Amino acid sequence: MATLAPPVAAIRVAVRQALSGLPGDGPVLVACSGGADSLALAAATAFVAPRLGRTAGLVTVDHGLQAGSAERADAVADWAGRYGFTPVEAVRVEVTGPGGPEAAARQARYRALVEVARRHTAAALLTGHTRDDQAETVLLALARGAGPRGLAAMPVRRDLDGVPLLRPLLDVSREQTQAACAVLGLRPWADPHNTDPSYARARVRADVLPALVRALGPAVVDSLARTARQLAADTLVLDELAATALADIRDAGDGLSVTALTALAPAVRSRVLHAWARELGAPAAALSHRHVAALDALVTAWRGQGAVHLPGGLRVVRRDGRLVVEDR
Ligand SMILES: Nc1ncnc2c1ncn2[C@@H]1O[C@H](COP(=O)(O)OP(=O)(O)OP(=O)(O)O)[C@@H](O)[C@H]1O
Repeated sequence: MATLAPPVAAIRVAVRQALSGLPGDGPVLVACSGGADSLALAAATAFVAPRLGRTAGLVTVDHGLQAGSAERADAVADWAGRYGFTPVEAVRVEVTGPGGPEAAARQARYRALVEVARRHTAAALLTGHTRDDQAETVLLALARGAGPRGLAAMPVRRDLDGVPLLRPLLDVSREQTQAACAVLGLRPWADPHNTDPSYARARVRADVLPALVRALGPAVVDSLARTARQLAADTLVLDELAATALADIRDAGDGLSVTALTALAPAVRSRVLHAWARELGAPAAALSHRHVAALDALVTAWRGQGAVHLPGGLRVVRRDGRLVVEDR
């Protein structure tokens, strides 16, 4: 038997680990742009899934943002059909909405991926995010002053509107995915967005991370990813403490008791206030640390100030020793 090139083997091992013990008997669906990361992921999934008694499907999204994007999607779908994936889908999405084209494209893409995954009752959706993507995400989070939740970056597994989203390659480097594609004779598509300096992530990828590697050595990429793992573990504990505290405080009547909130550690209290605002209907994307800080000031720096305005048209006031939502 031919010896497996190490990158190919490493990626297969990572995919096998992610898929082992996955509940449900639907297909696993690879989200594939045609780039090296998701192409290497797709090839490994096509190999591993049948050995675990599963079918591997593939979905590629055409954002319609670049000339030739439809042809790229068709080429990926053609390749997937020949490679034995089933089902195979190329989905065209309309990219509109707030937050700039990058955020709007991501939103439209995930909506489409979830829709396809549900339609095929997929056991999971797989993306090709690598350790380098994770390190870039940590640097971007640091640069915008994120807290532990932001620095925890991307989880290996999360729920995406009821569909399990898996990222099997978070411990695999981009160099390995590129090497695997070369060994397997796959020709990845080079996304022009990845080198477009108008995107912050592209600048981090092209300039910031390579500069850190030159200055501090190649281990820095793994170190940044390790920071994310450690903060993910800590964030989980803090979130659980906050969920318990919120449930206790909520049980004690309408709104939240200022006395009970004051007794909490600041790191737990800010999470309680964030979770409460979400429960009230404030959209997550619009809820910022400034809103949470303003709610916190109603608790800890009360000088008779007026209402705190939250996204979603909510007004929170402090009345009779409680934080309550004021009727509009
Ligand atoms: N157009 C797309 N269609 C389907 N899945 C996509 C598409 N774009 C991105 N993805 C999924 O999201 C992951 C992350 O994409 P992103 O463009 O942020 O990173 P990347 O490192 O350039 O990945 P790749 O090399 O696979 O393009 C991809 O690996 C892929 O699984």
